[in-house]
Amino acid sequence: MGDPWLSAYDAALRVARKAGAVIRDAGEKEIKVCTKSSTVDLVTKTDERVEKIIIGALREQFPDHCFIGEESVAKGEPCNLTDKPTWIIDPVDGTTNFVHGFPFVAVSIAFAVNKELEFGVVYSCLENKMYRGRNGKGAFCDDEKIEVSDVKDIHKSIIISEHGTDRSCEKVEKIFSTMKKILCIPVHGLRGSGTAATNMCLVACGAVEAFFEIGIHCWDIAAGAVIVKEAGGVLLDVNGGPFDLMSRRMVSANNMVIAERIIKEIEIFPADRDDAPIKKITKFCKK
Ligand SMILES: O=P([O-])([O-])O[C@@H]1[C@@H](O)[C@H](O)[C@@H](O)[C@H](O)[C@@H]1O
Ligand SMILES: [Mg+2]
Repeated sequence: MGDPWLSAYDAALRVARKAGAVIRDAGEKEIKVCTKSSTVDLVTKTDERVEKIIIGALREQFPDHCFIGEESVAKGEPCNLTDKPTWIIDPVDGTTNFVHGFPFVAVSIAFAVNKELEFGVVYSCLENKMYRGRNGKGAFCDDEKIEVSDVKDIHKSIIISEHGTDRSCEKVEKIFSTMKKILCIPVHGLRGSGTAATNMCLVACGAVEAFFEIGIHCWDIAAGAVIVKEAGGVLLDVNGGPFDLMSRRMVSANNMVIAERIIKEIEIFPADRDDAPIKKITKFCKK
């Protein structure tokens, strides 16, 4: 049987590093900012250019594979995960950080077959850290094996989350009420890097104990999910059920004790599934 997806994994590492170099270079120049689902859901030419570079390179090597890319979906392409070999790509995770020069921007590339995630690559390109994980083969940051934290006492934990790009009062209320309840457990701290993929790698390397968010997309978390699992962590739905890649919500943690404690505090609000009928997002660019 050999290692059927090794060439795909190697291709993912290569193109992630190349994409990271394009992002770093673009960050040195003037960045034209547009918006998507809200006035704070930013997108730039670099997001679109980097996605084209990644999908172009992978499609050339794997012409019969399927692709789910954040910016392709925003332009109306379907976001359906089938049994076919499928790449799930966020070309620039942390676009707002990229626009502001806040130093956490990641290229996130995952690969699934028969709806099972085979491997994930998260290249934190401003830190020049390559996080990677393959099914059953462990998780790494560059060449160092990484493992989740062994903390079981929630009072000795750091929890990481984000508030997303939906600024409706009802959702903001629930997000901050959840964060307040967690903070007052109390935990050692709350953090947010601005990119879900990076947040999940911080869980995987033991820097924080758990990441949760409602409102993320499959491309933000698919690669990080493999890395967390391979680092010995757990993945769940925010209601304690099984992790569902397309549900736009998740908890990733170092162990079930921490995960279940966090889940108790999460105030759930609805988010359309990624595989719901296509909703083309209208991009708006100020002149
Ligand atoms: O848009 P993007 O920078 O690729 O992805 C980001 C996610 O990584 C983050 O978790 C979320 O809170 C932001 O709203 C945004 O969606
Ligand atoms: Mg993105």
